Amino acid sequence: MTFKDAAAAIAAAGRRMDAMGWVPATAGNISVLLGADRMAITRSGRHKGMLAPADVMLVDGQGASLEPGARPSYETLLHCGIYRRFPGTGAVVHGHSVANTVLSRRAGAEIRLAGFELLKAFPGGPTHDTEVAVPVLDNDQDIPRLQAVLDALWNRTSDAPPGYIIRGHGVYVWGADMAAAMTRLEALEFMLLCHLEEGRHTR
Ligand SMILES: CSC[C@@H](O)[C@@H](O)C(=O)COP(=O)(O)O
Ligand SMILES: [Zn+2]
Repeated sequence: MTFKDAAAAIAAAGRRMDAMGWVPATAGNISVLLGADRMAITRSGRHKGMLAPADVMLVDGQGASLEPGARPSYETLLHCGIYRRFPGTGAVVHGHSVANTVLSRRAGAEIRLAGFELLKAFPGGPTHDTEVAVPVLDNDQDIPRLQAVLDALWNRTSDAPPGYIIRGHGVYVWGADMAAAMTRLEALEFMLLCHLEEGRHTR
C-alpha cells in the first residue's frame, strides 16, 4: 500500500469514528502498517474526524518519526506494540467512546461479553454462543510503562484478544487491514453499548 492510500484509509476511518461519536475533541489515533519497519500514523493533537493527508505521517517500527521535527501520536508506541505482538496486523484504531469510558471506569481487570450475535465479528468467533474477555488496564500517561504492562499481560495468555481498553480512556482494536479493524471496533462498541444499556435497565 502507498502512503497516499494509507492516509486516505486513515482519514476515512477517522470520519467514521467521528460520526459515531468515538473521537471527541482530539481523541483517538489511527495507523496503517506499510512495511516491516514503517507505518503511517496520525499526527498528535489533530481532530480525527477532519483529517487531511497532511495530518498523517511516517514513523519507523520503533515509533521514531521519519520526518525531522514532526510529532506523531503521543500513543505511537502502543501501535508499535500491537504490530510487534500480532503479526498479520495491518491497521490499528483507537477511540474514546462513552460506552468504553463509562464501563471501564467501573470494571475490574476485564469486561466479559457473552451471548451477543456480534461476537461472530471477532476472529475465531464462529458463534454467538461464546464469551470474550476484553482486558481493562489502568490508564497511564507513561506509554512505555503501559506497553510493558500489555506485554506482560499478553505473555500470560495464549488467546488472541479482540482488543483492550484503557480505564476511563479508550479502546485499542486492530485487524489485518483497516476494514477488518473497523469491523472489529464497530462490533465491540455495539456490544459495549448494549452492556451499558443493560446495566441502566437492571438497576
Ligand atoms: C484529547 S486528549 C487524548 C490524548 O491524550 C490521547 O489519549 C489520544 O487519544 C490522542 O492523542 P494523539 O497524540 O492526538 O494521538
Ligand atoms: Zn486516547
